Amino acid sequence: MAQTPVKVTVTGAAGQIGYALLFRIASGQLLGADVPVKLSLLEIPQAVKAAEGTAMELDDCAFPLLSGIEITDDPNVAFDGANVALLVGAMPRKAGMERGDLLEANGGIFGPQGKAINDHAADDIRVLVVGNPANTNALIAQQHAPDVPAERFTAMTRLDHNRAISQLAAKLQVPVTEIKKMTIWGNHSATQYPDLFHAEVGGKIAAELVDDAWLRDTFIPTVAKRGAAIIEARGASSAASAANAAIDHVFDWVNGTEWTSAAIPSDGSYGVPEGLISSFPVASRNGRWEIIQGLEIDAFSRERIDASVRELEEEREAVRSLGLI
Ligand SMILES: NC(=O)C1=CN([C@@H]2O[C@H](COP(=O)(O)OP(=O)(O)OC[C@H]3O[C@@H](n4cnc5c(N)ncnc54)[C@H](O)[C@@H]3O)[C@@H](O)[C@H]2O)C=CC1
Ligand SMILES: O=C([O-])CC(=O)C(=O)O
Repeated sequence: MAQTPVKVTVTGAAGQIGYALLFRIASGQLLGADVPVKLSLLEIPQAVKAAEGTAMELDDCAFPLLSGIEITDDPNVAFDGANVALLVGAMPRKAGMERGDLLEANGGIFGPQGKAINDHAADDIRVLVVGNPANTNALIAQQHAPDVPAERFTAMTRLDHNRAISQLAAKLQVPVTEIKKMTIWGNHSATQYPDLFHAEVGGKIAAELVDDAWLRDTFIPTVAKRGAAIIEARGASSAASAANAAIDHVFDWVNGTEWTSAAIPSDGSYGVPEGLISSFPVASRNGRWEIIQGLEIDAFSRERIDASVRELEEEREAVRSLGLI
């Protein structure tokens, strides 16, 4: 273990996603089986003790790659020298609530954390925001970190991406590995647009293998409302699947991929206003996300992408008027 450990900061470490995430990070699944990690757990004061309990369990695993654990309620300490920041800590949506309701409650968390990242994180910091409303929370954090390249702030739509693959594979009765080029566009919310017009199954366009009614009336709403369905069934929001998607997102960002979905700051591609943190089809090359260019967008897709992007613009306006950015 000659390599310097990578510092990974996890906020909301004592929460349910934190509990599903930390052990996988410590076991090497976030960055690779040969990369030592140092964990920094950020919690609110009331939850520090619970985070200490989780740290005791991490110790008890004797993970060969885990070089240390720090626990704090101070973002300036937690992000000091951080190479990867997973911003999970937020208030989870309760039954009946939409993400817009959470903007104000969560906005106050992500400004100070963005500033602490700006002031203390390592030069190669990569930020993934999981806490909802993830896209706009990422925007708030990014706006408070003017010295960090904007592209380092991302939000998670990988869970939606994985859900879309799973739903399509089940419909067509093919293994998930047969499904390529899945894309989620827009916001991590019920307006998101899972796109089957570019997805491929065994080399064929997915939209041509399913009937229009299923695509429109079953597939899109099932993927877009899956979070709410899990809350309804489990009485709590997705945790292990969310942690899994966070692992997938960061692993691919660092190690490369030819096609996945991630919410990254728009450069104006596909008519998405510059600066909005919106989900796109992306590749990761040399440690950087790149929006996959040149896809034809038909009228059906255009309408849905525009609707989700409009919601992101409204969220941006809302946090502007609340003085959060
Ligand atoms: N983007 C996505 O696909 C998904 C996002 N989520 C979101 O992830 C977030 C976390 O979910 P859970 O772990 O289930 O919630 P949870 O309530 O179990 O845990 C949240 C933790 O964050 C902590 N926390 C609150 N404010 C904090 C702050 N300022 N600094 C540090 N820690 C803080 C709380 O003390 C708590 O331990 C929620 O916003 C949820 O909606 C959940 C599933 C999927
Ligand atoms: O809906 C929620 O609050 C949790 C979430 O983001 C998801 O499961 O996609």
